[in-house]
Amino acid sequence: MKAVIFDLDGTLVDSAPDIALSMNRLLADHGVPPQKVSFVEGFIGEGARALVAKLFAALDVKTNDLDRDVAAYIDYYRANPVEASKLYADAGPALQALHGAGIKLGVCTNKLQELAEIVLGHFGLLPLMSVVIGADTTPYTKPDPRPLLHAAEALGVEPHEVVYVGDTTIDRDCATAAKVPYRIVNWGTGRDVKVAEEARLAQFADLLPNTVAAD
Ligand SMILES: O=C(O)COP(=O)(O)O
Ligand SMILES: [Mg+2]
Repeated sequence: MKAVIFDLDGTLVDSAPDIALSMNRLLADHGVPPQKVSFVEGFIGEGARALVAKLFAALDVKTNDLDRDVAAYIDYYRANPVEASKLYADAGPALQALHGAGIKLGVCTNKLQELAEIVLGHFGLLPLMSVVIGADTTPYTKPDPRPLLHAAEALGVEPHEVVYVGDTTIDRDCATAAKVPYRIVNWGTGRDVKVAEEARLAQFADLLPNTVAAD
């Protein structure tokens, strides 16, 4: 394993509280009462447009301008991206250790690149990342394999030399299509994803070379 590429929301950062806050502001604009973080969390992972469209469908919110609603949601989120978000588990020390061990690190997320960089910067992880691929960095978004392949290429490694770490079936399907080995985190929405036991990740430290013989 020469590189680890991470998903962001639900994997490195528990961003659901801030995403729910922004979504609830948008719902308020439509006269809809606020929703619980745990409900909103289930719709995160396919990018802002899918989040708004799927939540509106689930709550039976009618809109005649989805583009405007997506833009409003992004504006709300941009205004408060890290009010209540938290790094998961041992992300800070483990990523520092991976970086120190010469493993290249990157992020491949369906969040807009600019917002991903703001969140990573807030938690001190941005300087560790050699590449950040967001929803708008390439013409494609996960589960299309191309954003992940683009990230590997930017790191100068072959797909099989990477481990992709994510929290949703979208991440699993993206990695499978890209022929990139993957791990699904054992927290947040990751717990609900069906994967083989060896593809589970209990803590980031398990990615460190001396603790992962198989890689
Ligand atoms: O913003 C989203 O919907 C998902 O972002 P992620 O790809 O980092 O999970
Ligand atoms: Mg995610």
